[in-house]
Amino acid sequence: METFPADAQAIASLANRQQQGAKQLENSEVQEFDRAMMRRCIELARRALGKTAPNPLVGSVIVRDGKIVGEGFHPGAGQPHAEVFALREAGELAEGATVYVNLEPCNHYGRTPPCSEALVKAKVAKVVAGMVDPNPLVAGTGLTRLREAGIEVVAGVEGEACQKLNEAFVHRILYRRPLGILKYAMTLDGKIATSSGHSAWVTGEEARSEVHRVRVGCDAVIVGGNTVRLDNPLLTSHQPDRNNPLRVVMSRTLDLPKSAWLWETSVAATLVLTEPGVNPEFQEFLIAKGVEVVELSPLTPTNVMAYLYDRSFLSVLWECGGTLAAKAIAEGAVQKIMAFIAPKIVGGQAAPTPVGDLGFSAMTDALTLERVSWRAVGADCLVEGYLKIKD
Ligand SMILES: Nc1nc(O)c(N)c(N[C@@H]2O[C@H](COP(=O)(O)O)[C@@H](O)[C@H]2O)n1
Ligand SMILES: [Zn+2]
Repeated sequence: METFPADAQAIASLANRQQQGAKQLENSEVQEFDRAMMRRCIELARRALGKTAPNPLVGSVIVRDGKIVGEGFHPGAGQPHAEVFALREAGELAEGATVYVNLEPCNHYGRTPPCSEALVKAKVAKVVAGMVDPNPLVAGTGLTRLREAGIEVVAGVEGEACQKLNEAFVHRILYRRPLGILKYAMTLDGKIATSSGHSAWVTGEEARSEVHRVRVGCDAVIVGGNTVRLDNPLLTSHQPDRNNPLRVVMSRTLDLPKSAWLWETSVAATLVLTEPGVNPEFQEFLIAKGVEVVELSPLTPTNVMAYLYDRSFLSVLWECGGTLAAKAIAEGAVQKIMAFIAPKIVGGQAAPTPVGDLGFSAMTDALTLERVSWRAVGADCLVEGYLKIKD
């Protein structure tokens, strides 16, 4: 079994003391141990980043007498849940053990049978969950079932980190749409390119690598035709063996170059969204290259997000230019902003900015982000925050 780097020392010493049984652990130590185990669940869950849609990211750890006896994570929809993998690894040692899991165990027959029943059958003594499952088919009933079977239940350990891990899953369940994330890179004077359209590169290597990591966790990345014409992007995660999002191009005209990295579908899949009957010849060219083409009427961010919801997606990354970004924001297709800011000034009246016209005239109209955070990424700064969700 793998050892865990993050909390290795703290866990080892607590587990040692627990095993020796010399002294009961203090309450605060138990809580610290529980938190460390939950962070391990999150670490395990992240191994399936970008691969679980429409299911959540879930990891599970089983501890008996202060020792980890089983671990598992959910690899993807249709496959067993994290708890089942952990129970399989623990075998008979699950009896009387504590099960840690970052999401409430399910209590329904979906693609797989209920984990609550598997835990009851395994005679575990305690379940520590990171958060309640917002899925109406579960919604607290998993925890209730366990309590009714005499299993001790604790919920909310590392709750904030667990909510953050599955923010896209929660959004999808609550709003019946994928979580829309708008990512852009701009200079300190708010430009995403020079007046001539040159943009390689606004930010440094570390920020660009961070974007690649963000792509691993997304099910789709969307650009408009202009980005394909100007930047010829690859839009992959650049990480072997990790998820590549579906690369989506929105184009009303299909006035796109025949030579573009996005048409090389052996690297990653590409979907071109257009309107009915547009440029059949170019559609045929794309299909011959292995690109999927779908006609939507009308081709709007709202319809695109509804379509991607129906395809079971959890999260969609908007990496488009300002005009499409403004439309996506105005239509409520964006909930989260990731703005990379480079300490550079490029100037230029005509230099493009990350968000086009939103029709606001007063500063009081401005959209104010909530839950804002920022951190340095190499020489650049990443500001993240959430837009208020329109009902
Ligand atoms: N606790 C827990 N662990 C997992 O590993 C999970 N995948 C889930 N998912 C919950 O169950 C629903 C999916 O069920 P099926 O995979 O179709 O059986 C999902 O919507 C979550 O509510 N939970
Ligand atoms: Zn389950």
